Amino acid sequence: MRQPIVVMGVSGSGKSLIGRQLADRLGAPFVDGDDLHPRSNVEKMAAGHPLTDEDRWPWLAHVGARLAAPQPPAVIACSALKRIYRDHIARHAGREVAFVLLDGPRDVLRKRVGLREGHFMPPELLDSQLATLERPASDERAVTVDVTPPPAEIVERIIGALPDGVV
Ligand SMILES: Nc1ncnc2c1ncn2[C@@H]1O[C@H](COP(=O)(O)OP(=O)(O)O)[C@@H](O)[C@H]1O
Ligand SMILES: O=C(O)[C@H](O)[C@@H](O)[C@H](O)[C@H](O)COP(=O)(O)O
Repeated sequence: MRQPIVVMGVSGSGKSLIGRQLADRLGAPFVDGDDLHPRSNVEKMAAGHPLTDEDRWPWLAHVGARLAAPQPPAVIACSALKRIYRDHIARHAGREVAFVLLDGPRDVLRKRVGLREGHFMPPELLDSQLATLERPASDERAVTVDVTPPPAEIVERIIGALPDGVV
């Protein structure tokens, strides 16, 4: 069976857009981790406060649990900023999970996070997200893709970079 892919990165990196397009390209379902937050987390972020680890654990467990389902989505978007978060997701998934980090220069991210309309997360939290981000280490099942190119190109680069057995 195909392994689920977690499209990760900070606010504005394109997780929702690229994650959905990647899933469409693979002809398989997509889930946005933003839709799995408890209401308390959404309210906290909307008020301009970054989440703490305590806020994040149940959400990350929920993300992992979706990947443990008999018919998991092919792609899930989740910031998964720290290694312990990624490990938590994989543990709850109970199967091999591949991570794709969408990475790019701060000015590109800042511009894009400002483009989003109606999102609960204020653009001002970008710097806190960048400070929290631990880019995947070489021993993680992860690839990194630059977010500067157009979306269709990013999707093809992801497919080309993923290890065998994922897609
Ligand atoms: N490669 C890209 N080129 C141009 N615009 C992009 C690209 N990736 C994302 N965007 C735009 O940037 C904004 C942030 O993308 P989004 O998918 O919401 O990021 P995230 O889910 O990581 O916060 C959206 O308006 C989206 O359409
Ligand atoms: O795209 C974004 O704006 C963020 O990724 C956001 O949607 C995400 O759900 C929260 O950031 C979760 O909290 P942390 O990223 O702080 O763990």
